[in-house]
Amino acid sequence: MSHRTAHRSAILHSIGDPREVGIEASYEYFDDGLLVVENGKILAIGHAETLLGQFQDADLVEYTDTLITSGFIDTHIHYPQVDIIGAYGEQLLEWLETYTFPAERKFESPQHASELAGVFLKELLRNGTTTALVFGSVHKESIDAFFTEAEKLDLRMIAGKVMMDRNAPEYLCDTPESAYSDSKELIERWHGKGRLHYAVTPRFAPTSTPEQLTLAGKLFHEYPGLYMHTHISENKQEIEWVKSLFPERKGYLDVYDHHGLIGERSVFAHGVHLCDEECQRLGETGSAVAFCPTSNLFLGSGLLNLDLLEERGVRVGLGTDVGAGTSFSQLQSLNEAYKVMQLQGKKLDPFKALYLATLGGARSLYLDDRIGNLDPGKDADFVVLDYQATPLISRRMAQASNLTEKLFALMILGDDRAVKATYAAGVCRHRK
Ligand SMILES: O=c1[nH]c(=O)c2nc[nH]c2[nH]1
Ligand SMILES: [Zn+2]
Repeated sequence: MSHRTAHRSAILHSIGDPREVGIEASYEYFDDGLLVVENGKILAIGHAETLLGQFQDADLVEYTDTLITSGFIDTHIHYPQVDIIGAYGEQLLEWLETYTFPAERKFESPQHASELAGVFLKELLRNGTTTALVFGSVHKESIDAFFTEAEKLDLRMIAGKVMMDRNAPEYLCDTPESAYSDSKELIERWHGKGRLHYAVTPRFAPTSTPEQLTLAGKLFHEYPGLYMHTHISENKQEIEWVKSLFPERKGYLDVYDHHGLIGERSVFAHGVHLCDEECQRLGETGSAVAFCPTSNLFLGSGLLNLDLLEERGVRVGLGTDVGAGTSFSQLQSLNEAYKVMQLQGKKLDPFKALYLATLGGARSLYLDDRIGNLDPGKDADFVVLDYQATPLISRRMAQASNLTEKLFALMILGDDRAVKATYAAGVCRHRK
């Protein structure tokens, strides 16, 4: 007989976008809930009172003063940048030259890549993140190391080797042909293996020649289910640079559009300075934007116009963008996202925030049939959050009179300390 586990706790998950269905219909909550897991998938979710009798054969795990929700989804992060998190003083282009490229150079060593892949995945899990869309370095070995570690943990992960053939130090440059053939080799080896997916990953328009972008676009359409992952319109100097490098194109997005790099499963990090027409184009093509608040504030890039993107039908997920981002914790991303909205005279409702960190991310990645909430049949990727994580959180919870207040306080005060346990495919991969 197959093995069943039942997790008893308060349970909350996102079931719709508050923008489309309203706040109340956007979530499901069980004050004393039960989550039943079998063979790495969710078998049932509901009130403990109703389900306990039905699943008497299951091993029961009981939590108190906790909230179970689905694993967080990080739609934009760089694994080679773990060691430069919190690097002082620069905005995007100088930050890349001063800190980022030297850090990525170290990934020419497979041992270093392997060590950092392990550290990185452990840090994601410590923070309750179970799926991420991940930049490697230019070295194909960086992605072999990453997927090797992710496979051991049976995680749903998406990653790709960086393509860059100009405007970067020579030691980090590939060529259009080698980028194409190395990426293809990685796709053949890893894409669709277990829960792993490949993303064609041109770094950003300035570091690829038109020849490289053409081959990236060709590759993107050669295999079903591939992703395209890049950066766009993060910084004003960067945007001017793109205009000067591609004077024949209408704007930044048009560079990618022209080379066949937009559409379903294309994810663009940042998008802080996109114009209305570009948002429209992203929306009509089914592309997604990764909202990276900690990074956008840390590098002084700007404030994302979330409403404009969503009004134009763009899918939006939440990204930490470590190492420009300052935390692996999606709770901390939401803390900063709330402030980004405040600075624009807008509010980020806690249930909308939960949506962005979970189901919204899954929709951005076209994986909402498998992850993003706790519906039966989906992967059993979930997190147990601790209402007593710190003395201050504990005090704040005692004052909170309803779920909305508790959820909001967790987002503002919580981080890795608030993650009591993280489960991937039903297996506990982190416990505090
Ligand atoms: O935040 C960022 N991090 C990067 O590594 C990068 N490369 C291009 N543009 C970028 N933005
Ligand atoms: Zn980035």
